[in-house]
Amino acid sequence: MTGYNSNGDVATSNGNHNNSNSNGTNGNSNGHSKPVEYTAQELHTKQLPKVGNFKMCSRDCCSKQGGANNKAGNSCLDKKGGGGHKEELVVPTPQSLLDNNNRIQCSLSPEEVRALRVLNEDTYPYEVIQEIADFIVKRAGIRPKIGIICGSGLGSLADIIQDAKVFEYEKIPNFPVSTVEGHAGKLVVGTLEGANVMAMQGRFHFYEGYPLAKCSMPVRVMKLCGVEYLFATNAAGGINPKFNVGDIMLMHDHVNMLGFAGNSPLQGPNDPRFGPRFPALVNSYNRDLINKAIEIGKTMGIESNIHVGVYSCLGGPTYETIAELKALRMMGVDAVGMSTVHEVITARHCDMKVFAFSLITNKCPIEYSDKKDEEANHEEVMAVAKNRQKACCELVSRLICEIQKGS
Ligand SMILES: O=P(O)(O)O[C@@H]1C[C@H](O)[C@@H](CO)O1
Ligand SMILES: Nc1nc2[nH]cnc2c(=O)[nH]1
Repeated sequence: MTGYNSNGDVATSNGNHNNSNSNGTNGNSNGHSKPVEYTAQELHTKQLPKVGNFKMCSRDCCSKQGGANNKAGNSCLDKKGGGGHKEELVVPTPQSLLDNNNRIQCSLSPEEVRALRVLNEDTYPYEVIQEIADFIVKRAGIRPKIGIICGSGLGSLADIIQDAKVFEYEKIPNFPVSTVEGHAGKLVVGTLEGANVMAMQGRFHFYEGYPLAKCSMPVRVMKLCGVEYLFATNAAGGINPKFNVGDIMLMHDHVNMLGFAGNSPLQGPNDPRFGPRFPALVNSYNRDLINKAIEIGKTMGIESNIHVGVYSCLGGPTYETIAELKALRMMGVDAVGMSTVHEVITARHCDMKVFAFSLITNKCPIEYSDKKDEEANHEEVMAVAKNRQKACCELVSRLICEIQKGS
C-alpha cells in the first residue's frame, strides 16, 4: 500500500508484493488470508489479479471457525490438507470483514487509510495537492513556470524538453493513472527555450471513470508547483467545414457541454486558496498568446492551416452522432473533443493564463452516409497527431520563446 514518509518518499510502490507467499496470500492470525497488498493506484487499475483466481470466503464458511474475529488462527485457510481453500488466493467477502459486533476489522495504517480516502473522494484537499506539488518540485529541483498538457498522440511535445526529470504517474503519491492509448502517463519536468516547464504526457478523461475534479487535479498541482501559464492541447474533430485534417485551431472560447448537464470540476465545497466560488470565464483564452501564435504560424508558413475557433467537450467515449454534430455546429462550435474544457476552467479558477489548441485529426460528417471511412476512430486520430507533431512542437516552443522574451 502506498504511504509516504515525512521526506515525501514513496514508502512502498514498486509493485513488488514482498509480503506475499507463492499463493499470493499472506495469511494472518485472524483466520483470513490477508490479500496481497496493493498500492492505492493499483487498487484502481487493471493490475489486480483476475477475479477468476479468487475464491470467495463466505461468512458461513468462516463463522464455523470463528469468523474474522477468530484469533486462534484455525480458519478454513489454515487447515492443512482436507477441506481448506489453501490452494487458492482467498479474498474476504465484505461480511467476513465484520466482527461479531458488526464492526469492521481493519488493519490499515493511518497513511493507508488516508491514501484510500483520497482515491475514493471526487475532490482533492488543498493539502494533498500541496504534497504532490512538493514531491515533484523537490525531486525536479526547479519550479516550472509553464505547464503543458499533451493531447492524444501529442506526447512528443514533452520529448523536446531538456534536462528532463520524468515521473511516472504511478510513482507520484495520490496521482491517478492514464488508461488511454496515446497517453503515456508521465510527468516531464525540465526546460524548453530557457523556460522551466512541466508537461503531462497523458491526461485524464471523464470517460475513463474519473470525476472532472480528478481529471483536472493536475492543473492545481501545476499551480502549486509555480506554473503561471497553461498550454492545453488536444486532438479534436473538425465541425467547421473550412477545417481540414491536420489543421490547428487556436481555442478562443468553448462550449461546456458537460457543464450544461450540471457537471463541473469546481463542484463541491470551494477552497478560496485556489480561487473564488463563482469565477467568470469570459476572456479565458489569453488574446495576446493567440495573436502571437497566429504570427508564429505565419513565419512557419502554415497560416492557411491555422484557425481560431470554439471547442466543445463532450463526455465520450463515443464519437458524435450526425444529429449531435449538427446541433453543435448550430451552437457555433468549430471543433469537438473529450477534454480540455475542465482543465481550462480549473486553470482560470486559480488565475493561470491559458493558451489552448486543437489539432484537427478528423473531419466530422454532417450528412448520413454508409461510408465506413468517414467514421472517426482513435487509430486515425493517433496517426494524424503523429504526422503533425513536428508542427505542434514548433508552435509550442516558439510561443514559449516569445513568453521568455517578454519576461
Ligand atoms: O486527450 P484528447 O482530448 O487529445 O483526446 C481525444 C479525445 C479522446 O480521448 C480521443 C478520441 O480519439 O482523442
Ligand atoms: N468527441 C470527439 N473527440 C475527438 N477526438 C478526436 N476526434 C474527435 C471527434 O471527432 N469527436
